Amino acid sequence: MSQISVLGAGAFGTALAISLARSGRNITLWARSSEAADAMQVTRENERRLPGKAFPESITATADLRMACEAPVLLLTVPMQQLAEFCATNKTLIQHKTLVCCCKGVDLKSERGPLAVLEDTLPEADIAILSGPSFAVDIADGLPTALTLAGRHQDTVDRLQALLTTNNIRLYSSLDPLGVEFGGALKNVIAIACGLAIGAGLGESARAALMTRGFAEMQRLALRLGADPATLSGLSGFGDLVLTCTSKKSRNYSHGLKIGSDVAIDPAVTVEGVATAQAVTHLSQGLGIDMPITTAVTQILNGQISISEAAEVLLARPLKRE
Ligand SMILES: NC(=O)C1=CN([C@@H]2O[C@H](COP(=O)(O)OP(=O)(O)OC[C@H]3O[C@@H](n4cnc5c(N)ncnc54)[C@H](O)[C@@H]3O)[C@@H](O)[C@H]2O)C=CC1
Ligand SMILES: O=C(CO)COP(=O)(O)O
Repeated sequence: MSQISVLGAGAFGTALAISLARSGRNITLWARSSEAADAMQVTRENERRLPGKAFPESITATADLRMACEAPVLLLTVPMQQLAEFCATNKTLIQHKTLVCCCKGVDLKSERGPLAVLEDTLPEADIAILSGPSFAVDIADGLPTALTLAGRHQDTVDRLQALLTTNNIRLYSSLDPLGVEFGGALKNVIAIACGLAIGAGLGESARAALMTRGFAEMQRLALRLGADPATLSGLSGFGDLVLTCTSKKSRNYSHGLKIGSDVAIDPAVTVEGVATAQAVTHLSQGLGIDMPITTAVTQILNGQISISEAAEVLLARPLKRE
C-alpha cells in the first residue's frame, strides 16, 4: 500500500507525485481514465499533461480509485470546479482520510473555497490545504520552491509538513487554511488582469499597479471571510502572485495575455481564475467588499466592457488613501 495517493493525474498532481517519489515515498497516482492510467504505467510519464518528465519506479498509476484510497493520505488535485462533485460522488472512499487539497480556486456554485467544500461534504475527514508558488513543470524538473501547508489542527499540520516535504519542496506550516486557500485562489484572477494589461499594451507599470492594488483587494476579502490578512503576505498570496503575474508559464496570466492581444485561446487548458473571478465578483458584491480589479476582470471576460474601458473605470475611481 502507498503512503500517499494523488487523486487527479493532471500536470500538478503528476508533478507532486514525481517529487514525492523522488524523495523516497511510495505514491499511487490516480487518473479517472483507465486508458490514461495504463499509458502512464507503461510509458512511465504523463504524456498528455506533463510530457517528458520520467516517473520514478515508486509511482504506481491506476484508475482504480478504491485501491488508491487505501492510502492514509490523499492529495486532491482535480480542478476546483470538479472538487465538490468529486468528493460527493466518492464520499464513502475518502471520508475518513487525511485530505490535502491542492487546487486553487473558488467554487462557482457555492462561492466557497476548498476548505468549506470539503468540510461540508466530508465532516469526518482531516483536512489540509497546500498552496504557494509552484509551476508543475518546475516541480517535476526538481527545481526548488517553498509552499505553505495549512490546516486547523497543529498535529495534522506537523505530521503533513514532515510527510510532504521533499528534496525540492520546502514546506512552511500555517494554522490559517482559509487565508492560504484564498491567497492561492485570488491570485489567479489578478494574474489574468495582468495578462490582459500586458497583452493590450498597457505596460509594466500598469502590471505593478494591478499586482499591488490586486493584493489589497485580496487581503480585504480574506479579512472579511475570517482569514488573517497577514497570511496573504506569505507564499500563498504574495509569493504566488509574483510568480503567476509575471510568467508566461502561468495559464492564468497567459489566458489574459492572449485575450489582451487577440490570440485564440485553447478551451482545454485549466484556467482556474475564470470561474473564480465570476464567483468572487458575486461574493464580494453580496458582502459589500470593494474588489474593482476582480470585477473588471469578470466584466472583460463576459464581454461587458473592453480592456481600455476597464482601465478608464479603474483610473476614474474616487481618489483615496493607500
Ligand atoms: N499546473 C500547475 O502548475 C499548478 C496547478 N495547481 C492547481 O492544481 C489544480 C489542478 O491543476 P492541473 O493539474 O494543472 O490541471 P490539468 O488541467 O493539468 O489537469 C486536471 C486533471 O484533472 C482531471 N479531472 C478533471 N475533472 C475530474 C474529475 N471530475 N475527476 C477526476 N479527475 C478529473 C483531468 O482529467 C486532468 O487530468 C488546479 O486547481 C490548479 O490551480 C496548483 C499549483 C500549480
Ligand atoms: O498556481 C500556479 C503556480 O503556483 C499555476 O498557475 P497557473 O494555473 O496560472 O498556471
